[in-house]
Amino acid sequence: MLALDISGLQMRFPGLETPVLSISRLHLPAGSQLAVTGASGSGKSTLVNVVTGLETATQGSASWGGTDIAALSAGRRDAFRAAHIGLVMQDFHLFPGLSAFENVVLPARLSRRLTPAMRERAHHLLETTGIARPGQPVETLSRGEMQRVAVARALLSKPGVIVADEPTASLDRRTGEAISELIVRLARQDGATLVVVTHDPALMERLDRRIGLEGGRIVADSAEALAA
Ligand SMILES: Nc1ncnc2c1ncn2[C@@H]1O[C@H](COP(=O)(O)OP(=O)(O)OP(=O)(O)O)[C@@H](O)[C@H]1O
Repeated sequence: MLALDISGLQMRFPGLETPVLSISRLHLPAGSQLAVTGASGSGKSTLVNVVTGLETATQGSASWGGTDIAALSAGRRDAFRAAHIGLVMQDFHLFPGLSAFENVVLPARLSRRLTPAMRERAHHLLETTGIARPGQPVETLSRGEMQRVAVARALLSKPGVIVADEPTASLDRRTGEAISELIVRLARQDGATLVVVTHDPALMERLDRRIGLEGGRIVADSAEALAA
């Protein structure tokens, strides 16, 4: 588990007068859970991309356990992400031509970390997420099933950090609740720090803290509301 520390973070794009993300300070203790909410275009995905090192901020730092992910070389950044961050992105990034199971174990296989225990955990995660046919080619799955495969893949190596961008967006209420329960339970069980972008009130309810973004800034923070 790793704490997140954001300091003086800004993300600007050419041609835009104001930054799309501007967070002066945010501390998330190791093992805690954060929901990020906000209207479309408020900067939620940009925040996810910056804290996972998929995009480099124009200014400031985002550190996990003292490692500023933006300050790492591209190779080290990818290695850091692979070792510590389980990611569920909006567009899943699954590999067509491979089965659901093969997709779940692919990152571990590529980094030569795949063990028999992990293969067993992959089967268990797919079963728990409700994927009845793990051998099914991933491109033939429904969007909601793909989302569940992406969640199973993110959780496979018990990462110290789990970052999920709208992990229940394609799911009906019941499946969404089951997936929310699974992500939060496994994060707690494995002591992972959890950051979830979501509009889903049932998922928000399960998390320790909520921040709201507007125009790239934090305009609401349940931790501050509690402290006030
Ligand atoms: N590469 C880019 N170039 C220019 N503007 C960008 C770029 N990426 C994001 N933006 C802008 O930054 C703002 C924040 O986008 P972001 O995707 O973070 O919002 P969001 O809150 O995740 O929205 P949604 O809920 O619709 O996914 C938007 O106005 C978007 O148009």
